[in-house]
Amino acid sequence: MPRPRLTVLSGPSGVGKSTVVAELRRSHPEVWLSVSVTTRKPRPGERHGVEYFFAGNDEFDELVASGELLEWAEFAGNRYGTPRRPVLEKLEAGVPTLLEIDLQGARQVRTTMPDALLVFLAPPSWEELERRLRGRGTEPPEVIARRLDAGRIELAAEKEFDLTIVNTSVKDVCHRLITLLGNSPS
Ligand SMILES: Nc1ncnc2c1ncn2[C@@H]1O[C@H](COP(=O)(O)OP(=O)(O)OP(=O)(O)O)[C@@H](O)[C@H]1O
Ligand SMILES: Nc1nc2c(ncn2[C@@H]2O[C@H](COP(=O)(O)O)[C@@H](O)[C@H]2O)c(=O)[nH]1
Repeated sequence: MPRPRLTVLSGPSGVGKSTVVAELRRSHPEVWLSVSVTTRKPRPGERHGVEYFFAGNDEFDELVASGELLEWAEFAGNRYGTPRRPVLEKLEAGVPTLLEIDLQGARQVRTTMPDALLVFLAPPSWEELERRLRGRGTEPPEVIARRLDAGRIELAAEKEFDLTIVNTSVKDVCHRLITLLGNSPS
């Protein structure tokens, strides 16, 4: 069986990456979605081991020092990283594999795994991105401002990605991703 390509989904904070990933989990359980480690505190409803592995700073330091992360980055005051071993095991087993990570992480994957497909999720407009991020209601205004600053940088890097999908409809984005991952849409 040919080894499937690793697919990376990135895009500015609030564009809808987690929403797309949650819909994919529901509709396409055959796709494996990497669970990242983060030092961020859980949002209401987030479960350890499902949305993230929540870790303290010391634990995160150890993961970095022992080389257990495929990539990692600091984003808006917290650290996030992809556990290396499960990704390599899933790819080796022929399972379609998706990472949802920020621009800095995508750049690292581009360097270490040049065969990976890098997908940029873009908002229909800047105004809509702001509306989604503020409307989510999970961060205080100063954190939203940091995330929007990072979002400007992420949008300016769109050309580094292999392709862009505009998130107008979550279902359409999932359909497109499933086609890219090599599965039949449902
Ligand atoms: N296609 C869409 N149309 C309208 N609203 C959307 C769409 N996709 C996502 N949203 C909404 O936008 C908000 C932000 O979505 P989400 O949390 O998935 O973004 P994100 O890219 O994962 O953000 P972050 O990087 O900060 O985690 C949520 O309230 C979500 O319901
Ligand atoms: N480089 C990495 N970025 C990651 C990873 N997991 C998530 N993220 C990105 O962080 C921001 C913020 O996420 P949030 O859940 O706090 O809103 C967002 O862009 C995620 O895509 C990771 O393992 N590595």
